[in-house]
Amino acid sequence: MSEAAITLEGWYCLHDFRTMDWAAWKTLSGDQREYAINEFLTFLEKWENVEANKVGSHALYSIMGQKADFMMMLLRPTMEELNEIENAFNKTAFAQYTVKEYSYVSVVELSTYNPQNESGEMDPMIKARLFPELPKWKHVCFYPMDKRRDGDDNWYMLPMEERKKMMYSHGMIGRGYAGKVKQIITGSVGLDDWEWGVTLFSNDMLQFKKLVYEMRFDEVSARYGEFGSFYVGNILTKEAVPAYLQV
Ligand code: VOV
Repeated sequence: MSEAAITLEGWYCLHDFRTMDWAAWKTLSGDQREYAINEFLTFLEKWENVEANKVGSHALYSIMGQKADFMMMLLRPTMEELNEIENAFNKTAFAQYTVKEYSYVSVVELSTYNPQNESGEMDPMIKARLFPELPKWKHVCFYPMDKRRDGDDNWYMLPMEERKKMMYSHGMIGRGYAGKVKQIITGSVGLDDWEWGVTLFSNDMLQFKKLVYEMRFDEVSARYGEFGSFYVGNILTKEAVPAYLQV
């Protein structure tokens, strides 16, 4: 049997993708729309307080194309908190005018094939990566992925040493994008339909294309990567929400 890699887990994560039901939204009176918008803004304010107190983080992005209109990404210490937020949001008047398109449940994960800190204790850098404040960068790119388990190409049957080498090469490519792309890897084995959620942030949309393309040639992605649907979008700040919802 090959040896499982040790993983470190941080905050739980919910990616919630919604489409606006614009036709229904347009039937509301101006006052009703204002009420619903304020309800949503109150949620965002609450989330900002949580983030300021460093007990969670969130990101709101407007999504391109027909897969969804916006994505809320939430990080919290427990699954119960995420569930509470989800339920509370679904009960708002605003949520009545959204359609649930897709969601993803996972937990922030660090694999330790090539530990950067040999001492094994939780240094501040590791803590910051397990409990991250999500960047407020201009663009987001989310997709779920698996490592292949198919005949001779079975990641889970490879000896630890081989996986370690491949993950080192992966990390080196990623490091070439330092400052340009920030990645949050969330693990979802046993939690959702794919094994990982990949969430990338950048101020330059093209960097997603360049990074993902470069990684396609790297063995761990070329041979073992299987990918779900890609969702890309632009940051939607709290201040921009009223204009976004203007009809
Ligand atoms: C900014 C880009 C960037 C950087 C710096 C980066 C670095 C790193 C490091 C250092 C490590 C840990 C390796 C180890 O030695 O432990 C990882 C781990 C991981 N990654 Fe990554 N990754 C990036 C980016 C990045 C991308 C774009 C993808 C998607 C792959 C693609 O082809 O589309 C990805 C996936 C993953 C996954 C699924 C894991 C966990 C794999 C497992 O089996 O556990 N990742 N990643």
